[in-house]
Amino acid sequence: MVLDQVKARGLVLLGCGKMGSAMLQGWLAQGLPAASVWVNDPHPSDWLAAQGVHLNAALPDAPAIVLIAVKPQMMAAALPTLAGYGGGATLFLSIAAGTTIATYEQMLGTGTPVIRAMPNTPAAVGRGMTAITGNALATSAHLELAEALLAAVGQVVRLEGEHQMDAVTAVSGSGPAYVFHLIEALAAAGEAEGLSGPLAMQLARATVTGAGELAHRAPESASQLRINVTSPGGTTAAALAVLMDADTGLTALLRRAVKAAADRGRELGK
Ligand SMILES: NC(=O)C1=CN([C@@H]2O[C@H](COP(=O)(O)OP(=O)(O)OC[C@H]3O[C@@H](n4cnc5c(N)ncnc54)[C@H](OP(=O)(O)O)[C@@H]3O)[C@@H](O)[C@H]2O)C=CC1
Ligand SMILES: O=C(O)[C@@H]1CCC=N1
Repeated sequence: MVLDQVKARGLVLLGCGKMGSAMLQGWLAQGLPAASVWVNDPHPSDWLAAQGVHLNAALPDAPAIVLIAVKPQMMAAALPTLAGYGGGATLFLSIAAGTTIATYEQMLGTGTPVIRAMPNTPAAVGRGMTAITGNALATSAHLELAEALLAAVGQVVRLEGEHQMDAVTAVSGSGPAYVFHLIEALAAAGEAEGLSGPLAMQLARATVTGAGELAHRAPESASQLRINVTSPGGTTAAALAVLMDADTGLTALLRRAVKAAADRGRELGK
């Protein structure tokens, strides 16, 4: 099994903040031994320190994977410490938004297999969505290894190429934040209609997570699930007339939000 390579040779995690921790939490829960994981992070969280991984310790000679999970702005400072792994034996798997494969090739050498991945934080509960794409040195065996690792914490899709990565980042990488904000906004609207804050938040959170689970499990399309809630002339139809307005509704708003995120990804890549 491909994951045996990771168990035997090790995984080095560069940066273990919110996203690195979310993925590590998922992998440890799926049975990746803590002894197979080396983490480099200047300020480890209490959670990380309690996991039993090798923390800011001497690194293995040739890990199967180096997972790059620092912020793009920290890349130039952080990556050179692991440049010795460049050249072929180790697969570099980056989850950083924006930073291009060409940048990694420049810093690690063109003989280095590099895969860019865009995961999201639901990986912490095994419900992540990750898209991957590799450079010319990334063989099908490398892609299978990355896919197997990432599939342990959710769904994985392979992209046609790196040109799709900023759009993916803007939809599924950043997307959980939009959904959490939907919970906040729905709760605030409930409060404005007279509910207490805690009750409004309980209703909003359960509604968004329940609807998400239904969308996950039900065979119907999202449109059909929406129609199932909407009685003709009823309350939902009144709300959807606002939300589905062509100029001021959610589609127009999300179009602007997703474009802003994708534009920022392109900027970070420069
Ligand atoms: N958060 C998310 O939902 C997603 C994030 N990503 C990508 O993941 C990456 C990390 O994001 P996120 O987890 O949110 O950010 P965080 O800031 O939470 O995590 C980055 C971690 O890297 C550490 N770090 C800083 N400098 C170094 C260094 N020189 N060597 C090792 N570690 C270092 C930071 O420590 P300190 O805080 O002390 O500086 C921090 O713990 C980004 O590139 C982002 O684009 C991708 C998909 C989703
Ligand atoms: O906000 C960011 O830049 C990162 C990338 C996707 C989610 N978080």
